Amino acid sequence: MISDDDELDYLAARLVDGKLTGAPVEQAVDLGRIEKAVREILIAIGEDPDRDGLERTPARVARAYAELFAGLRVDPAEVLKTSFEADHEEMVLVRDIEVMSMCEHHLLPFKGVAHIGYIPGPNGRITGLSKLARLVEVYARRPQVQERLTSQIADLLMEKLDARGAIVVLECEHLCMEMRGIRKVGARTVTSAVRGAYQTDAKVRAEAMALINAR
Ligand SMILES: Nc1nc2c(ncn2[C@@H]2O[C@H](COP(=O)(O)OP(=O)(O)OP(=O)(O)O)[C@@H](O)[C@H]2O)c(=O)[nH]1
Ligand SMILES: [Zn+2]
Repeated sequence: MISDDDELDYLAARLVDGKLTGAPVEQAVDLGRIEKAVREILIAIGEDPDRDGLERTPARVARAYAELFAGLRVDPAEVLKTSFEADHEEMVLVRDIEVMSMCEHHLLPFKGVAHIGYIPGPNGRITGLSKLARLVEVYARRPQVQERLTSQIADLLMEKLDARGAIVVLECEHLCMEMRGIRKVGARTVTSAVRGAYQTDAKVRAEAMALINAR
């Protein structure tokens, strides 16, 4: 059994500069329980969990899940705590931020890119560019559906930065559609969340979409 809390703390710390506010690690991820469950799965599929190659697999999977779901232990608001006053009231847009998450229906990965834009409000704040990517990490490292991942990012930007608008577009491929079920390799799911000025002003939205699509 693994009880290496230090390593888990380290994983979570990588998400938000060591500022942890989520549930205590031992409550959030029960490594021993995952190990037992994975051993059961191996038996259920007709494997021998004690054979050489599989002996340490339950422990490996437990560690992997702890990392894949580390976002559950992190408060996303922490990511945007460091923000700056700025005169800039124009759009800020970061394109092609890597997204890797786990679909909550099958616990299979989906991956792709996120494009995130916002417009600081008159009394609003700007944030460090890297924080947009960290926000993706925190929300993606949880059991997710792409739609919720998209809107959670947009909502938090509006709330914490007092933004005049936020736009989030995700383009992802879901392994649950590729490896199993319908088996359509390469189908990309595009989701968007528009808030504030991006919702009310077609010109602002068009400008963002042009920036997102410019290659
Ligand atoms: N809306 C949404 N659906 C998703 C996402 N990830 C996976 N899915 C879908 O979730 C659905 C679950 O459907 P169910 O019919 O309950 O499960 P299933 O029998 O495994 O579905 P199939 O994949 O069609 O075989 C599937 O259509 C998946 O393609 C996501 O991020 N957003
Ligand atoms: Zn799925």
